[in-house]
Amino acid sequence: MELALVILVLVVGQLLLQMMKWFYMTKRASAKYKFDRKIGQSLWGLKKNIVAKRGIGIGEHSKSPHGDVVSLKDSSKNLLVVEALAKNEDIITPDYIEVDWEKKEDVILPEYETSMSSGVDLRSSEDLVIAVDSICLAPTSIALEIPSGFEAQVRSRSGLALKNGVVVLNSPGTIDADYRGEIKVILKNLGNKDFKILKGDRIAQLVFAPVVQIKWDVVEKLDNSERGSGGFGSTGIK
Ligand SMILES: O=c1ccn([C@H]2C[C@H](O)[C@@H](COP(=O)(O)OP(=O)(O)OP(=O)(O)O)O2)c(=O)[nH]1
Repeated sequence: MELALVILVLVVGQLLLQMMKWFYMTKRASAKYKFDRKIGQSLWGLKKNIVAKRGIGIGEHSKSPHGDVVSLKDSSKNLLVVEALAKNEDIITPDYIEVDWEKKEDVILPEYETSMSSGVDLRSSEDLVIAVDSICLAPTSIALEIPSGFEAQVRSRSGLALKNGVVVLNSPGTIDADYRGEIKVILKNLGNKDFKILKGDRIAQLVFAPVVQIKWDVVEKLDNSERGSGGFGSTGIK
């Protein structure tokens, strides 16, 4: 009888504790909890920036001694992230997405230069010269399989732009998730000297980002807004 009473007290105590936890969860924590349930895997207590902290690179998570890194390669999971973004929910940003890279002899896998870099640097796979005022298509010998729900953006490197006037002409260039061809960089020399590129030089950067596709909703009239049709400097400079 006494034992039953002790067990009952313990069970009720545990129940109360859980309820208190629920009650005091922050908005972010409860979003995190909801997300855990959606993907059917617990992210609770996992540190952010797992990749940077463990010093493992993209696509190398199998090397993680913890084995608890969440893979968002499964497109249904990626869609959940995108869905949550579209609904403006407070979601946990995945620490990384897995991107398949077709291995090629002699090609260096683009890496993040620092632990919090936004982009990986793309290297030219050929020696090239871009004459003043001309455009060139630089090959990288890199082909990727980006998970659905994401894209990659080819952007200029600020150093090349500032010191040499060499920019990515279509920045940000769009690499679609279903593109399997070689990533190429459209460079323009806006400087006043011909620009020499050697094979292996870092010529641009690739930033991965979530994308949301739309569905058109045809209406008679758009809702009014504070801005209305004002744009192109309508709010002035000062
Ligand atoms: O700077 C870039 C831009 C694009 N691409 C590749 C990947 C991308 O998925 C594909 C198509 O790009 P985009 O849609 O910008 O080109 P488009 O001119 O609209 O061509 P397409 O008719 O093939 O879509 O070309 C690059 O390699 N580098």
